[in-house]
Amino acid sequence: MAAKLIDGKALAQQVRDGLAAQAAKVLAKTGTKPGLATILVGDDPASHVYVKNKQKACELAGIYVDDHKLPSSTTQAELLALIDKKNADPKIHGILVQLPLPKHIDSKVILEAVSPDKDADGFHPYNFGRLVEGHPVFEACTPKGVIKMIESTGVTIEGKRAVVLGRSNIVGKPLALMLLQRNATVTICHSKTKDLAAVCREADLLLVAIGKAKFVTADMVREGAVVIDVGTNKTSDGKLCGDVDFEPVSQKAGWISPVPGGVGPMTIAMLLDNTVESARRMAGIA
Ligand SMILES: Nc1nc(=O)c2c([nH]1)NC[C@@H]1CN(c3ccc(C(=O)N[C@@H](CCC(=O)O)C(=O)O)cc3)C=[N+]21
Ligand SMILES: [Mg+2]
Repeated sequence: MAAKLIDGKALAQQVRDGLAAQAAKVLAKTGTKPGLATILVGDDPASHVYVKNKQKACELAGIYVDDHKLPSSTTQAELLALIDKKNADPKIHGILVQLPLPKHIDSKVILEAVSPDKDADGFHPYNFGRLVEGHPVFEACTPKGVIKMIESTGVTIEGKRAVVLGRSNIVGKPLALMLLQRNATVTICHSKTKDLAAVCREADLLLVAIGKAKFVTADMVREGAVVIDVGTNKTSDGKLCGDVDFEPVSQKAGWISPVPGGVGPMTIAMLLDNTVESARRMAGIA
């Protein structure tokens, strides 16, 4: 393989080690740890695994976890009441409402109920708007992790052609804005884009969050490009598979991130990062 590997797992561990030191400072100054409330509604097995992984990472970094598991019969009003309680709780600096929520609950209403000051996922329209105007406060975890992964390569973002595949509110759109903020020339592609392969071939930075297994093939990649794979597809045998056809693309790219072991662990690290940053902000620690 020609490309160098962007090891998200190792990078996430570095980030988490740094956060443990910062969390200790918060504890020393305020007498309380940074705190994350995790709210999980229903019994989706994958969601339970994700939340457990997030909680374990928090505990290892010295972040207090306030765990809430609610039955799928929980009403929207009950969930809103819990969020209000966490918004007002001084021990809590970040609130994670795990998605997806059951069908009878309106996620948009729920995400807007989380105080923008505790929005560790960066999903509240206030925080999204702050990013749009170029003064971000809480930034969404997955795109924030992707930026750190690009930075870890030493490849400069400024002036480069960045192509983002996918325009979701939680990955593609915020990622494009974060790249723009760093003076990349940004193109967002999606299912209606014409000549997609040709647009991708122009990319110095190719960021892929389209949700289709092995969608990006070697002919779509510029020689030496940085390729980051946000995909989390499940193959028929239950294995995790990215949006990038890893083997052939790694012959052509300069840098490439794997799945698993790429963006996923960084998403978790950034949730912790946002929680600790929030605690520092509230404690007035520079
Ligand atoms: N409010 C909310 N915030 C989220 O950030 C959020 C969410 N809801 N709902 C679900 C998605 C998914 N997500 C992942 C995080 C880490 C890995 C991860 O660490 N994956 C590992 C391996 C996992 C495996 O092997 O199955 C990896 O890629 O190496 C994956 C997926 C966060 N999400
Ligand atoms: Mg997140």
